[in-house]
Amino acid sequence: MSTAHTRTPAAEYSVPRKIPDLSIKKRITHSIGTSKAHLIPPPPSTDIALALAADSIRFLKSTVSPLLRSRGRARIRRRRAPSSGLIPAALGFWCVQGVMATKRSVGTLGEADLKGKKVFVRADLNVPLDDAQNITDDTRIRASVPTIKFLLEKGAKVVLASHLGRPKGVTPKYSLKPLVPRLSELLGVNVVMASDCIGEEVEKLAAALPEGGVLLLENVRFYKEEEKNDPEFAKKLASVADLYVNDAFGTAHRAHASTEGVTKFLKPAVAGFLMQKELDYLVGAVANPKKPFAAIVGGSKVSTKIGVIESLLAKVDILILGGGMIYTFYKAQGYAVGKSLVEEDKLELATSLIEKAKAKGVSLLLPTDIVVADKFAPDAESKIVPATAIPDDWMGLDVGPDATKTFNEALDTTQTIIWNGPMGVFEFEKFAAGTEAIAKKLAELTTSKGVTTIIGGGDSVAAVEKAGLADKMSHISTGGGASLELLEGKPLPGVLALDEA
Ligand SMILES: Nc1ncnc2c1ncn2[C@@H]1O[C@H](COP(=O)(O)OP(=O)(O)O)[C@@H](O)[C@H]1O
Ligand SMILES: O=C(OP(=O)(O)O)[C@H](O)COP(=O)(O)O
Repeated sequence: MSTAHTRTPAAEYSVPRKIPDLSIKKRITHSIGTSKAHLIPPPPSTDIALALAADSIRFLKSTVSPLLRSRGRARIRRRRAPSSGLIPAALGFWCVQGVMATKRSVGTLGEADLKGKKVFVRADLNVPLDDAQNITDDTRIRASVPTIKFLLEKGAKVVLASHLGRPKGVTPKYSLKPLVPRLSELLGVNVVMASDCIGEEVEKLAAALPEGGVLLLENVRFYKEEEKNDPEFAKKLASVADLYVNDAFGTAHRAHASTEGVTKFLKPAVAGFLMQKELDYLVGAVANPKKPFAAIVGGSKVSTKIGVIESLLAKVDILILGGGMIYTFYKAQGYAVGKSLVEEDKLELATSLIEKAKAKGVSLLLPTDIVVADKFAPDAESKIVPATAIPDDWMGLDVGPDATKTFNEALDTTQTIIWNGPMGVFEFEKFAAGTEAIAKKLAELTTSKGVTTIIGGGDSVAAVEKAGLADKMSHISTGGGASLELLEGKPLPGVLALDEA
């Protein structure tokens, strides 16, 4: 940790001092990247962050609020920012910084607040599982431990909630049950599992919790009301607890019942240590990135992430696209994409993004060659083809070697890199090369050239862990979409809803 770093180092506040198991503490702080904080430019001091926040709030109070009240939204667009020359993106970012600087932390709660109290903790335990329900990367579970242990040591009873995957209704393969043994091991307590997240059984189990006990609720997304942020559902979730801690940074960009709705029913509602640590690092690192700044975006959540690209174009010098993201761009350019993943309703957006990148002088790099497969399976037939010649009935599952070479050359010129979304279906050995190559390149640039590298997202982190390179990166973030939205300057609803400090 740099001595020039004026704020409380994340590692100091994120790990309660009395944790007896130092090996766990070391793994967690290491895995979520604080050990490499010296590699980033020192983030603005708290004073500056607060000054920026105050500036933003003054601007909002003096300009936006009266306009909203008296003139309507259309007029706001025409109103210019005050003479400080704020541009919307910067204003957004400053507001985000302001919000982050003022939220209350779980660390402000003492034994008097917590002993004997039931605390509803929302974590992001959305970990990858294989077909046999084994956890293939436990980063998110390890990252949730400091907050839970802190609460248990203060005599609280923890009611732990999370989602897993994107189930439509009750779906056994998305049950949180497979997480119980690892959670119990890391926490050093026998975690009790409920078969639902609301209802009578949950009420009984919560009432029977001893001080220092943990009850894990079943996947909150088994109810469609969760994603709809239904107030009645939020009320039911909240009914078994006395106060709320949100430590789910990876889900903080979702305004769902368990991330946002419950804050209306539980007070205090505070940020957990992981949430704080992620915001602290990411806000600091991307507020003032060393240039050239590159973003690498891949993965399969195309509709979530394609929208972020427009904002990224205002911030980055190089934008590398890979994973399932690219086929929508190829199709938009008139190329055949076979059976590859395509978001038909984003074709126009893809075309306009290519135009905007050109207009802004951003290097938007799409792979020149692709590894295609005859089916979506580990033992599929595969071959390398030019991106412009994907055969019918084949699907693109990785970027090719020529693309990797071009990406590496571009990355060699950078000082800051943010990566979210694997380059291919890295879970299948045959289609892992593109992702592994990026992981290796980022590790090399971090260690040999001091480039700041930020890896975000459940699967991206799993890929970097699988390659054994996580501890070489500047920061491993538990949120992919969340870190991209933060970079956009969007306030995260899960953070906004929390109490002021
Ligand atoms: N070409 C592709 N076609 C389909 N899926 C892909 C492709 N490339 C990558 N993926 C998948 O994307 C998933 C990760 O996507 P995403 O959730 O967006 O990333 P993250 O969890 O890092 O945010 C991985 O499971 C990977 O197999
Ligand atoms: O895995 C997650 O996001 P990520 O893939 O962007 O890291 C979070 O758990 C949020 O999941 P969601 O994108 O289904 O809301």
